[in-house]
Amino acid sequence: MSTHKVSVIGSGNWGSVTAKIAAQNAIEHPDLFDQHVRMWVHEEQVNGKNLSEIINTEHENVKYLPGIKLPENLVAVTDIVEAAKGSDLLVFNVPHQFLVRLCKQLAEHIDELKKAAAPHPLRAISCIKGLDIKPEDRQVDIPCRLVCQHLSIPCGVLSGANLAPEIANEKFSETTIAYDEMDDKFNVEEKIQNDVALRLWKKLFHRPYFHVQTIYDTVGASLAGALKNVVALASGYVDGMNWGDNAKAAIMRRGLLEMVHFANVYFPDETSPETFMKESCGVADLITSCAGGRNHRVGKEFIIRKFINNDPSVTIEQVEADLLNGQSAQGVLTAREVYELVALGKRLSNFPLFVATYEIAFSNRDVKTLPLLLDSSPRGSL
Ligand SMILES: NC(=O)c1ccc[n+]([C@@H]2O[C@H](COP(=O)([O-])OP(=O)(O)OC[C@H]3O[C@@H](n4cnc5c(N)ncnc54)[C@H](O)[C@@H]3O)[C@@H](O)[C@H]2O)c1
Ligand SMILES: O=P(O)(O)OC[C@H](O)CO
Repeated sequence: MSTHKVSVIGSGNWGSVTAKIAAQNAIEHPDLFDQHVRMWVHEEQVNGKNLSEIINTEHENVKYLPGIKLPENLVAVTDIVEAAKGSDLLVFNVPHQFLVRLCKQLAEHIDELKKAAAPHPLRAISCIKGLDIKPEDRQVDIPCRLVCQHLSIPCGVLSGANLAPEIANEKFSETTIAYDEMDDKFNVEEKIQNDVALRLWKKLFHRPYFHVQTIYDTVGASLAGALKNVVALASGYVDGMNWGDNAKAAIMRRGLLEMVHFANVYFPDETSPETFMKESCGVADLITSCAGGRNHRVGKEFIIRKFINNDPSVTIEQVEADLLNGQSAQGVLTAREVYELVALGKRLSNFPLFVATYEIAFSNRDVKTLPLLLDSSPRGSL
């Protein structure tokens, strides 16, 4: 039986960590996986050198994951088609704003990519926490479905309470893999086939320090991962104001309710509430992100500069750029996208926390009005 070959599309903070995990497991399971894992790098210059060359010679992503040794069987490739060709397992891990363009590049070569993956079918998984929103069409989609649509291949989701720097240092955490190859109700044979694929993904990612649980609910896993980034921004606001832990718990509770409500409104009957309440990709991810992720840091620093240090000119994008050195806090973009979607759909009053988070970041709303906004909305009694 020929082995499975893996390519990770993306080499940011989390992209590099998932590539490290896959490369470690490729070595651990030589019967299952090809020994080389490739990682597509969006090329850039770091101290006068190509980042891809630094990764391939020093085995460290000095820009996006400094201080972490990457396995030597992980190879950086800058041409996306070359990076994917010959692999049957594609791991998409880029900030969501870049996904469609990359899918289109791959779609131009999809027949040769499928041929080169043989004898295995080409499969994908998305580690992306974001949404594809077209407010003017009142449409919202999830990253794994974009991959399915553009490439005509199945695509699942890996998402969990996964702050990349902790996992890079091999500290214990859990994650959720959601995979539903049939994208519909299973008959018994299809279920077996889907579960074979699920087990394969689990083998690729499960580590002693990174425990994988598997589910079928790709929609719930995607929505929870994207929307918790907005709640994490708001929890940063709370810490910026030094309002304390009770206030933060209130934000998390309200946030979770709005996440589930969003799923019910825009993806009716397509998600399970259990995904939000029981899985790592649900409430656990919300908690860790509100405690210490990049979105939380950006939200907190924005509030300190604007309201504590009284700098009315500060923008949240500027804070993101100042703090993250090229990394992306996806909640900044998602807060805007979600706001535009619910505003055009005349649903603002259904999402008071999402709306307040957006208005504080982008519309000059005073952060001190946040409790009042929550209290006075029709959903305030929730
Ligand atoms: N970092 C985390 O802790 C973490 C954990 C779980 C999930 N995620 C999610 O994983 C996804 C990827 O995040 P990340 O942390 O790997 O990335 P990141 O925030 O470190 O983003 C930077 C990456 O974007 C690339 N990039 C910049 N401009 C580009 C362009 N024009 N086209 C293509 N790529 C470009 C950079 O080269 C770099 O690889 C996101 O959806 C994020 O929410 C992140
Ligand atoms: O650092 P953040 O805010 O992008 O969050 C990272 C992960 O999504 C946490 O699970």
